[in-house]
Amino acid sequence: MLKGPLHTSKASPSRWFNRLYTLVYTVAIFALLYHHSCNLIYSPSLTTFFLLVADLVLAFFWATWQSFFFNPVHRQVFPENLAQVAKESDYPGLDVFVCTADPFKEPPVGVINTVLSVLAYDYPTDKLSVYLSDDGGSQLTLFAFMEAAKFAKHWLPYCKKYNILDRSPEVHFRKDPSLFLETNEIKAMYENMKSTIKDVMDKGTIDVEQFNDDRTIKALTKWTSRFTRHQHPTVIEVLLKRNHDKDVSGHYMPNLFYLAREKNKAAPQNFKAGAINALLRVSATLTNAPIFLILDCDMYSNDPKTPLHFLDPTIGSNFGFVQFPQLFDNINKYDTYTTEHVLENRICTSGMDGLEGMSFMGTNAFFKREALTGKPTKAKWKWNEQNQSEYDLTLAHRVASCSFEENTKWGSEIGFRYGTLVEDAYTSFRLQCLGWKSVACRPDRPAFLGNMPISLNDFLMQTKRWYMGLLQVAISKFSPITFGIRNMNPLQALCHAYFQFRAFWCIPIIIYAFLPQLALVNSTAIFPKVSDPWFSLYVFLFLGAYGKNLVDYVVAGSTLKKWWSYQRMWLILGCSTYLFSFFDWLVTSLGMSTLEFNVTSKVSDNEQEIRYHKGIFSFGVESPMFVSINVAVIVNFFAFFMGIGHVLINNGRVEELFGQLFITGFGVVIGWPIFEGMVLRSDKGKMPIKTTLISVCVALSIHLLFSSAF
Ligand SMILES: O=c1ccn([C@@H]2O[C@H](COP(=O)(O)OP(=O)(O)O[C@H]3O[C@H](CO)[C@@H](O)[C@H](O)[C@H]3O)[C@@H](O)[C@H]2O)c(=O)[nH]1
Ligand SMILES: [Mn+2]
Repeated sequence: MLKGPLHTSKASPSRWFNRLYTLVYTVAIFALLYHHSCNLIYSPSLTTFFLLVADLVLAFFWATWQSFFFNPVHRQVFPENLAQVAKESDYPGLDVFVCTADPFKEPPVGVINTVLSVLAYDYPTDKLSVYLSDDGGSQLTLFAFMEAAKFAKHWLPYCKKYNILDRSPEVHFRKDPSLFLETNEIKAMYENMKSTIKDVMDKGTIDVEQFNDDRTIKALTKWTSRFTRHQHPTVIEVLLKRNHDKDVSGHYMPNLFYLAREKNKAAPQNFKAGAINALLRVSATLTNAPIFLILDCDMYSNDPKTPLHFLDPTIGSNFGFVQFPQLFDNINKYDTYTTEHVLENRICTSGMDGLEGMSFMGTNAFFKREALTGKPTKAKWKWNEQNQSEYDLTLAHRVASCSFEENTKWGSEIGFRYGTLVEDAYTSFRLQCLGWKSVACRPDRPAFLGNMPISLNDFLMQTKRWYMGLLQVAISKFSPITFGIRNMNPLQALCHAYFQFRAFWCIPIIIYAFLPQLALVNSTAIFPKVSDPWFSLYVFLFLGAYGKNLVDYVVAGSTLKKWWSYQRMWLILGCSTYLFSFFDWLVTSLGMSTLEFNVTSKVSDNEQEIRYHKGIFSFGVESPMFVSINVAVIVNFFAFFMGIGHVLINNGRVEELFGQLFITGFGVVIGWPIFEGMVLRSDKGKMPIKTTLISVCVALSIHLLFSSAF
């Protein structure tokens, strides 16, 4: 008999306030659209047309955003009550999939920390297997993991003996310099492993002759002269075998497998989705656990008891996965680039959880294997798990080959779905359309922590990939507003639409970043006068939107400083990422470019870190995305001073031009760090001179071009 529940979920009382707000604001939006339509009919011009288009797109995003507020839920989990319903021996098998793709962008020591943190889970070792997928097909990564497997034999018993919470060694040694009797000894081993790996990384190759054990030599000599990153046979290595390999205290270790799936230039690789599907099949031949966890190599487990959060045997049979939030331990107090994703992690999560379920965020989620391989059926904890002592790797090699997926449903109806750069959001969307449900779980102690880029360019490149990938889904036969609305809760489909169409945000942002400014330079008024009643509608809409957003930010537990960064980055992304992801989508759809997954770099230099922690932007490299941001900033600065000039010379016009002066002034304040980067800074992270000069030329041309337009 259950004494306490395993989990509870409560609808948030704030939903009533939100529904009322939505109602009032909707009326105001319709009034504005009516105002624009009248203007377009009675005084048609390109300006009135663009203002209508901008506000229509904003209204679309506002409407889809409201679906997150319809029924947010607060969920709590009580794993301490699990012992009342299940013994450890009843726990299901758990396969953990960690992906890496490039040893130079994703240094193996970081990946080792990810893997060790889950290998050391407080979970029966005979039920736990960790699989590393190496899409970089790198001998260096395999070598690093051979070293890691040796270190794990010391690390696991140490963690368990002292019940250590931080099971990523890097984090543990950073926080607790010398806590226990063995700490210094284990730390020395860790440092030693790091320096062995660093030596090999610096050299870039491995001299196989230096080894004398057959197993290592056999594994490493698979890298022949014909073996390249894009063309190589499958490599599978059993680095640790459960019920066979023991740690230094004599306890059995979990499984640790290395997999580099076959690569062939002629066969599509499908990026991470392809890697996970290969892992799904390989693991099915070896361990076939009913539950698997996906973890990116830039995350680590922050709580060894996390798997227990998934184990509610009473949960519905159509329950597909549980998503833990993506939280990061390297965010500064300003959240300069808004990499913390406060709203996505709080508002969107509880909002979608209260509808039909969370989106998958690419990492930190436990899935039921069945969700990827079949339709919702009766829940079963017991699965046809494989628990053999000898692994037959022949079948595993066969299912990891390039040709295996030919003429199968992998990528279309089975496994992670192909055809987009955001396999995560897309696959969970398709699963939800099939009837699978999911929940968001947010324990007080974060289950996982990770790293986000700390240079603007890295973040822009990353988000460009996301929004391009999302657009691929938005404009496809599986679009949430056509297919989604028919196959899932329509509000849930709107939540997906909010994300998937996000590239279109560039339309209103670019219109508002240029149109009022260029009109102001030419002294043309485009908004109602201050004394006009329509002006108060603008004031209400502006304050209502920004004010509500601020409330949401604060309710999500964030700060005013971070909210301000969010406002800045929203506009910066509008002039860069959103626009460029749209172009990327266009050229790829027209067949002029092939799809590419640009792996985010997980390496940063010291100076960059110092700048980031002071809240200073890092530009540093040349990028066309910087040009478009700079141009918007230059246009706003120039227009603001021209506007002030017009008002001073011609006093009476301040009423007419106030709206434009305000928006342009807002642009100046928001754009200040960019202006600083272009003009006032001399450090290595400043805007490259060439980028600034190109931007000035483009801004000048725009001014010349539009000087006669008004
Ligand atoms: O061909 C590839 C490309 C990437 N990866 C792995 O995928 C993960 C995510 O790549 P990363 O460069 O870190 O991308 P992010 O933008 O940080 O990732 C977010 O966005 C991706 C979709 O664009 C999702 O796959 C991720 O889970 C999500 O965290 C990493 O572990 C990579 O090693 C592969 O295994 N194979
Ligand atoms: Mn990442």
